[in-house]
Amino acid sequence: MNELESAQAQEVMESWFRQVTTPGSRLLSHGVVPKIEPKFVSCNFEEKTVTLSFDVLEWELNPQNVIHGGIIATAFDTTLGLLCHYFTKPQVVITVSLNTTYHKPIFMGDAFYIKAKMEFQGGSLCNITGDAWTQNNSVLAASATAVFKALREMQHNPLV
Ligand SMILES: CCCCCCCCCCCCCC(=O)SCCNC(=O)CCNC(=O)[C@H](O)C(C)(C)COP(=O)(O)OP(=O)(O)OC[C@H]1O[C@@H](n2cnc3c(N)ncnc32)[C@H](O)[C@@H]1OP(=O)(O)O
Repeated sequence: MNELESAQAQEVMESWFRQVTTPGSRLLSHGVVPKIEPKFVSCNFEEKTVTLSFDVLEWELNPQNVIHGGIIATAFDTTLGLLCHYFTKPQVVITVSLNTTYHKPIFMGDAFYIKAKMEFQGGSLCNITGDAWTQNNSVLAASATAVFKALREMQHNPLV
């Protein structure tokens, strides 16, 4: 890929992520994803990465008043799954496995950033990793590794 093609691919990728994360988009129209309010931050076509941000919302707290681990897992699933979807669309993407490790608590009033990276894209399986950083990028709060499968059939996917 030459420099011009690379710049164009970057522009297309950014435009797609901005569009799917705009309020009212199909991704954000129903179900769990809009409730955690993903926001597009940046992406890099060459590196196959994307970063989304999430505010900690009151309903997401656990009884100790830190964000529930299941919410962080959902944010990882969404960010890593979306990146996978970008490189495999129009196929349906489903999560085969998602392993999350929690390093530090994230508190109400914080925002966290998830950077996902496509580590390997095979014929139907994708290995994607992610890190969650708190607001000022100073604290690594959680990490995840996931395997996604791009299904051949498209009829199950209302999103494409
Ligand atoms: C605007 C655009 C935005 C786009 C956004 C994308 C955002 C993503 C961000 C969010 C990411 C969140 C992502 C999530 O939350 S995905 C939800 C959590 N994951 C699952 O439910 C996976 C369950 N496991 C399996 O289905 C099987 O073990 C797999 C498929 C892994 C391997 O098993 P095998 O190797 O045998 O598969 P095959 O290639 O023959 O495939 C057939 C199988 O596939 C299935 N299966 C089929 N359809 C769906 C479906 N819709 N949703 C879920 N499963 C579906 C169905 O079982 C079927 O089997 P059968 O019933 O025929 O026997």
